[in-house]
Amino acid sequence: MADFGSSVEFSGSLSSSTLPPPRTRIFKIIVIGDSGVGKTCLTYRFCAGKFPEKTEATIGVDFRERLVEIDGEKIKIQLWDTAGQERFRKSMVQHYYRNVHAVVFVYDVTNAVSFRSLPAWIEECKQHALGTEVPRILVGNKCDLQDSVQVGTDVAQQFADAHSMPLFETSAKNPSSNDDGSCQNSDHVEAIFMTVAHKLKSQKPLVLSQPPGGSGDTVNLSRGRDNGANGANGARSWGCSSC
Ligand SMILES: Nc1nc2c(ncn2[C@@H]2O[C@H](COP(=O)(O)OP(=O)(O)OP(=O)(O)O)[C@@H](O)[C@H]2O)c(=O)[nH]1
Repeated sequence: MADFGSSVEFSGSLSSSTLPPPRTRIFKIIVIGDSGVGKTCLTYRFCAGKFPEKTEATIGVDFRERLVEIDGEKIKIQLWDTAGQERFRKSMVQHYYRNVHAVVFVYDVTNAVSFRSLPAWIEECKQHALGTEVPRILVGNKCDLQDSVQVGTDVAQQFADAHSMPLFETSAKNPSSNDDGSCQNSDHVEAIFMTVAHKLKSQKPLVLSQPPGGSGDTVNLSRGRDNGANGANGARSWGCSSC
C-alpha cells in the first residue's frame, strides 16, 4: 500500500534555501493483466523509448525505471512488469503488491478474453489489501490492430466507469497515429504513465514546513499526507481517454 508517511528531519541552522536536495522519490507502479496483452512492451516503450524487437513471457517480474522531472522535482517512476501467466506469478505475487503507489490494468483490444479477465485482476488487488486510495487506470493496448478489434471503446468505457478508473487506449507498437489513419484516438504511452506520475505527485506533495513561530532551527521536510481527493469517486477527474 502507499507509504508516503515518512519524513526527513534536518536539525541545525538550516533554512529552506540551504537545505540539501531531498532524496529522489520513487513511485512504484505495477502493471497487471493477462499474458500477451503487452505489459512488457508498454513498460519498455515508456522506459526505453521504443518498441522491443522481441519479447518473451515474463517470469516473476521485471523492473523498469525512468527518472522524470515534474514541477522541478526529480521523480523515479518504477514500473513493475508482472507475469501474466499464473505459473510464473505464484512465487512473486506477494512482492508485487507491497508498497504499491498505483496500478495499471492492461487488456488487449484484439482479445476479448483478456478484457473479460479484468474482474479477476481487480479481485486479486482486493485480496492483497490494495485500498481505493491507490490510483488505478485501465489501458487497452494494441489499438494499432484496428481490423482485429474485439473490445470496443464503449464497452471498455462502461467498465472503466463502473470501476471508477480512467480509460486509455493505446499501442505500445505505434503510440501515435499511424500512416494509415488507425489508432487516431490513442493516447501516447508516455502521456499515460506521466498522467499517473502527476496524479501521484499531486496527491503526495513534498511539504516544507517549519514549526509555527519557530526559530528556523529545525526544518521538517515531510511527504504530504493523502488528502483523500483520489478516492473512487474522484477517479474520472484525473484522467481522460483522449488526452
Ligand atoms: N501489434 C501490436 N503488438 C503488440 C503490442 N504490444 C505488444 N505486442 C505484441 O504482443 C506480444 C506480447 O507482448 P508482451 O509485452 O510480451 O506481453 P505481456 O503482457 O508482457 O506478456 P507476459 O509477460 O506473458 O505477461 C508480443 O509479440 C508483442 O510484440 C502493440 O501495441 N501492438
